[in-house]
Parts: sequence; structure tokens; C-alpha cells
Amino acid sequence: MSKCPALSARRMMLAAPICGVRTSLATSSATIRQFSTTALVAAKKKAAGGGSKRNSGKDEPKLLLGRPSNNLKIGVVGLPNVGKSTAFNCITSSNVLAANYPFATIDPTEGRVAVPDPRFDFLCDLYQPKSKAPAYLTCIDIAGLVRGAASGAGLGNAFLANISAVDGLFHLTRCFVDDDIVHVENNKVDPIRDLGIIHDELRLKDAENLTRRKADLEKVMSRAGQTPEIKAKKDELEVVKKVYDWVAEQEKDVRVGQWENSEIEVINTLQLLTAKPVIYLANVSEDEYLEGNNRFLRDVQAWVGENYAGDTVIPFSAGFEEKLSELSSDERAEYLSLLGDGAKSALPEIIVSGYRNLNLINFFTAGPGEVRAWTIRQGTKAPQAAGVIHTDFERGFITAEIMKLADLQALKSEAAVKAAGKYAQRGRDHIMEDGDVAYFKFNVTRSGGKK
Ligand SMILES: Nc1ncnc2c1ncn2[C@@H]1O[C@H](COP(=O)(O)OP(=O)(O)OP(=O)(O)O)[C@@H](O)[C@H]1O
Ligand SMILES: [Mg+2]
Repeated sequence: MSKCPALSARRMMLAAPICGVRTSLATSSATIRQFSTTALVAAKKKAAGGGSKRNSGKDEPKLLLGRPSNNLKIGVVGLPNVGKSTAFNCITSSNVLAANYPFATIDPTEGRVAVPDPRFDFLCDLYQPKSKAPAYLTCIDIAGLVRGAASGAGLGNAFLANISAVDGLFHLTRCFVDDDIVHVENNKVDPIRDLGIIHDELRLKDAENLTRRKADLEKVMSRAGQTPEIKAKKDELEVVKKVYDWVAEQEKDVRVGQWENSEIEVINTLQLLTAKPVIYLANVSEDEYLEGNNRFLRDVQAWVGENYAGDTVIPFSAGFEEKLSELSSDERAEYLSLLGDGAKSALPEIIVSGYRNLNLINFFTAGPGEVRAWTIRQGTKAPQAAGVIHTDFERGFITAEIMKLADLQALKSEAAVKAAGKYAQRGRDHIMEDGDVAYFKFNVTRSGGKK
């Protein structure tokens, strides 16, 4: 105990293994690394759309499923009492109620967390700015979902409405065994069954929404006349029927379908739950996390691989993360080093994966006054990126001066990048790339028009 004088009594209690490291923990470094990267497989080829055969038009950029916004949110979903709020608290440094009974959470809570990014750190080191503004991930803690929710069980529709308001999901599934923690499904831990329950409920809700939309459109179609509006509704109805067949008949999630751009445009108006990107968080016990050995994890990874190939599964322990969050950064470093050199928090990986999964990228503005990471969706063009800073920048857009971060890193200064001829002027059609360092030139008159 004397090795850790800085720990308060309460922290000492929470951090009990700190000073008496168990052999299994001390030898765990290699396995942790292996364990936590096993399922971080292949890039998300299918999520990007892959493209249907008919939509192979090389020139046409593939539309993304989801809202065209930079202010996207990710929600934590799963059965009740599986550790969602504990995880949310750790991710966002919040303090919502986490307790050992189902439905401790009822109303959603929003929190945000800075996204760790070595590129941002590099720019801050280089410019030593007066103010620093990193990118943030907004996360929402949502009430637990039970079997039958789509037809009103548990919090039913209220819960599902909360999911509909987010843009991506952390699907948290319980993989820890602890007889003291209630499990709503017969008190038995079975993550594959639980994953199935959540997916079924989301899909059933989508089927219900699609049925309603289909009926509305059919009603419009039954009216006489062939106006352009009716023609557009007819096309929409065809898409809705196709998506309905995929979700309700074939029992598949919208996000794993191959859709044409015209179909994605319709899908994006429907706020479908199974269209949202998902990251699976496997909540294991502290010991198993540190040992890199959980009896359910392989099955979870196989299930995800089979049903949602390419999706990410991140093993973590809400209990371990909670313990780390109680420590100061010095205490945490001491604790982790005592556990072995591979022991680490899974939160950075969870946060970065969540952010990337929303198809968000960053560009930076950098100078001695401020270094700031701006958030845009993949595929955003320079004027719209400028508009994220200020609407005037978009309205009066003239040009974007762009440095590649790699050039700045290699050449060490803006002046050297310019001298090497790598400081590029880009026009309205430039599609921003992740990591661009940008300076926008714009010009607007007082009346609002461009000079
Ligand atoms: N990895 C873990 N190991 C042991 N206990 C855990 C772990 N993760 C969470 N718990 C415990 O499970 C209980 C439920 O946690 P929490 O309140 O975060 O769940 P929840 O999913 O938000 O529940 P609800 O749906 O009711 O809001 C708490 O007592 C928490 O300490
Ligand atoms: Mg909760």
C-alpha cells in the first residue's frame, strides 16, 4: 500500500489491485493488445456503399446514409443494466446515475468528449497557440431496450424515438459474469441472444415505419392524375417497398444493403434505425479485460463478422474504466504501469472509432492565435467546409489555401512548405481531405452578395 501514497482512501478502495498486482494482470500486456485488436478488421467497405451494379457510374460520388450534418451524435444502446451509463460516464466524464437495476436511465443525457488526435497535438506544438479547440464527439446515454420494445414493452417507443435522434450507435453488450448484477433475460449472460434481441427490435421498428410510409404513399397514389408530384411519390413508393422487403421479409439491416444514390436519398428521409452505423462494445470484467481472455468474445466477434462483416468490436471493461476515471492522471499512470506495460484504457479507441464511424473527418485551421479542428463529413467541398467556420466564408468563398499535414510535419514550418511549392490554392470543387490545414480567402459585401 505504501507504494501509492497519493491515493485517497476512497480511491484506494476502488483501485484495490493497484498495489497488490495479481500475477495474471502483470503478465497480461501482450494478450491485451492482441485481444483488443482482433476484431478491428478491414475498412468499412460495405458501409461506404460498395455500390450496386447499376450505380457503377464512376463519376457519381456515392451518397452516404444518414443526415448531412457536421453535428452528429452517437448513442449508447443495449439491454437494461448492461453498463451503458457507466460507459457513458467514462467516455464523456459525466456523472449520470449508473445503478444495479434495470431502467436506471430513462431520459437521454448528452455529453461530449475531445477526440484524441496526434495531428492536433502536433499543430499545437508547432504553433504554440493562445487557444486550442480539438474536435468533439457528442455521445448520448439512452435507456435500455427490452424484448418487445418495438410493440411497446419496457420504455418501448420512447426509447426507440431516442435512438432515432442519434446518427450512430455504440451497441453495448454484456460479456461479464457477475451474479450480483441483474440480467433482465432470466439472469443469464448470453451476449449473442442479447445482440439478436436489440437488432430484432430495431428492425421491427423500421418495418413498422416503412409499413406506415408505404400506406401513406399508396393513399396518395390512389388519387387520380399524373402530376409530377404523383410521379415522384410513385418512385418513392418503389424504394420504400424495396427497403421494406429487405428489412421485414429478408430480416436485414438497411445499413448492409447495396443502395443506389436515388434510393439513399429516400432512405435518408425515413430516419431508419437500422441504417445507422454501429460499433459493438463488449463489456467484459476487469480481470478478463486485463488478461485478454473472455469466454464470450470470440462468439461475439464471429456473430458480428457473419452478420455485419467489417464492423468493429471493441472489448472494454466499464468497471475498469470507471476505476481509472476515479484516479488523477499521475495515479492512473502509476496504476497502469503496475499492471504491466500493455495495460491501457480502451476509451481512446472507442472515441476515435465512434467519430470515424459517423463518417466525420477533420480539417484544421492553425496559427499562433488558435489551433482548431473543424468537423466535416467525408466528401465536403471547400466552400461548404469554409461555411462550417462562418456562413460568410461560404457565401464569399474565393479560394482555399491548403497544406497537407504530412508536408508540414516533414518540412517543419509553414514557410518551408510554401518554399517547397506545396502550399496549394484550391477552388470551389476541391473536396476536403482528412487532415488538410486550410486558410480560406473570402469576400462579402455588406448587402450580402459577393464582391
Ligand atoms: N464490466 C463490468 N463489471 C462489473 N460490473 C459492471 C460492469 N459494467 C457495469 N457494471 C455494473 O452494472 C450495473 C449497471 O450499470 P449501468 O447503470 O451503467 O447500466 P445501464 O446499462 O446504464 O442500465 P440502465 O439500462 O438501467 O440504465 C452497475 O452496478 C455497474 O457498476
Ligand atoms: Mg443507464
